[in-house]
Amino acid sequence: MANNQHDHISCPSSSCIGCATRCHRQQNDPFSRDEALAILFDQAKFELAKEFVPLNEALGRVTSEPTYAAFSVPSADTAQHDGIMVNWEQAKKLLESGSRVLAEHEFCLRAMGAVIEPPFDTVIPLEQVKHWTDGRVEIKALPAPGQGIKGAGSSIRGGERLVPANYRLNPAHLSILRFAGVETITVWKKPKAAIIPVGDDLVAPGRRPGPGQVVESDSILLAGILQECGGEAWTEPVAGDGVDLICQAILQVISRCDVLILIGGLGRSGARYGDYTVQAVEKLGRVLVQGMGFNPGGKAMLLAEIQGKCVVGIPAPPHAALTQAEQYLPAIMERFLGCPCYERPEIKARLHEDYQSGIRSGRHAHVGLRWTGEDYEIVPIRMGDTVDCFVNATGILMEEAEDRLLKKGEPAAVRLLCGEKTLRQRSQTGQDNPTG
Ligand SMILES: Nc1nc2c(c(=O)[nH]1)N[C@H]1C(S)=C(S)[C@@H](COP(=O)(O)OP(=O)(O)OC[C@H]3O[C@@H](n4cnc5c(N)ncnc54)[C@H](O)[C@@H]3O)O[C@H]1N2
Ligand code: MOO
Repeated sequence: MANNQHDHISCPSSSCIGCATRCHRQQNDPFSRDEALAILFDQAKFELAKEFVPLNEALGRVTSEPTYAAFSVPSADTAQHDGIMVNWEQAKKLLESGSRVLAEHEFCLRAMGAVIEPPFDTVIPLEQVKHWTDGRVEIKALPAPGQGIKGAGSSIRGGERLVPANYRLNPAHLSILRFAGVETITVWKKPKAAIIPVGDDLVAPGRRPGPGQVVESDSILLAGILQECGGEAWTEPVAGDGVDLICQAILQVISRCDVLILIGGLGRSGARYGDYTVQAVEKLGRVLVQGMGFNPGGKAMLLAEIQGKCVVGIPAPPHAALTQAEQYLPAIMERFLGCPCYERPEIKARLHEDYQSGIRSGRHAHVGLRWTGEDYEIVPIRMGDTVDCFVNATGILMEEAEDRLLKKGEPAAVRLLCGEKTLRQRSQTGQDNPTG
């Protein structure tokens, strides 16, 4: 659990806990991502209702309770393969008498899945049987008694647990559920995430921005990440710069969502420089932490609570939004849904050249990875709001240490943004190093 009893030095806000903006701890020793999240998880509500969904609509949903088989499969003893059913004792006697030939009434020919018919109790696979033209069969070998039979309930027992609680349903899960008679399943309702972009400088998608304006493009990124994690996300109209305007926008939606995402207006210089989001949040709820982790954007990141709802302030410059959203939004969705939602494996790769980590709190840098034939090499790319960062990057260099020079050839942790197939393909086409 994070230490939220840190020293407040001339902190003017009586409501805040982490108090990033102003207090000593956050100025000099920012909370790590995990400390910040621990405070949020402790202070906001992360509860979801349950709902029933038909299996056909359940892909990607997360189970809220274990599911049990409605019946046994198979429901009776059946043949495990195509072959002939025989009575083992009878067949054994025949072999002992020196014959290998069964008359038509001493066996029956059945396909895999056929119900075993007494007195037959063993199935000899087709491969061990020679058919005579007069209808009789010759058996090459006799298996052990009871062989070739799939016992009732041997695949699934009626009442057996199929999928546990807090599993994200994949196609294999859906198939076994259907196989065992489950057609409706109880899942967590999707966490509802409302997104409010903040800023007078934002123009609507599809329009060409004038000087000092940009197209509002962060919300489609955040909504996408939230949806990939199993949430339901939508974007509210842009809130103008002003405490009351932001408060109004928040109050419009806070009762309808589980998570509120605010984009921008988080600058540390506050209202004097046109940033009002923190003030608006303080007016309606509590700032829990601001300014944590690593850059880009760490200084501005905000975690708060309004009416018990989890509120996240994401820094607005697109590359900062990209980095911080990846760090915080999946973790929050995972907290709601109780299962991993967004898995990005980490590997060790070697640096292609010297690299300077971020000053003060480390940096998570988008990078390319090049396959050398033996291992992956980290290739720097153009950072910031660039095509390299948003399209060509295949990994994120997770450098937490402050102000450190990483030497060429040194191994470093990289979080992969794609799978091995994509990595190899891009290495071949050289797309991993578009600037080089
Ligand atoms: N004096 C200082 N100023 C700033 C500092 C600092 O340390 N000292 N840090 C800078 C950094 S770094 C960041 S990150 C930003 C965080 O600011 P905000 O989150 O408050 O971002 P805004 O001021 O609202 O907007 C910044 C910029 O981002 C673009 N933008 C805004 N909204 C969107 C959107 N929805 N979609 C796409 N792009 C968006 C827009 O170009 C804004 O100009 O603080 C810095 N300042
Ligand atoms: O956080 Mo800013 O976008 O560090 O560079």
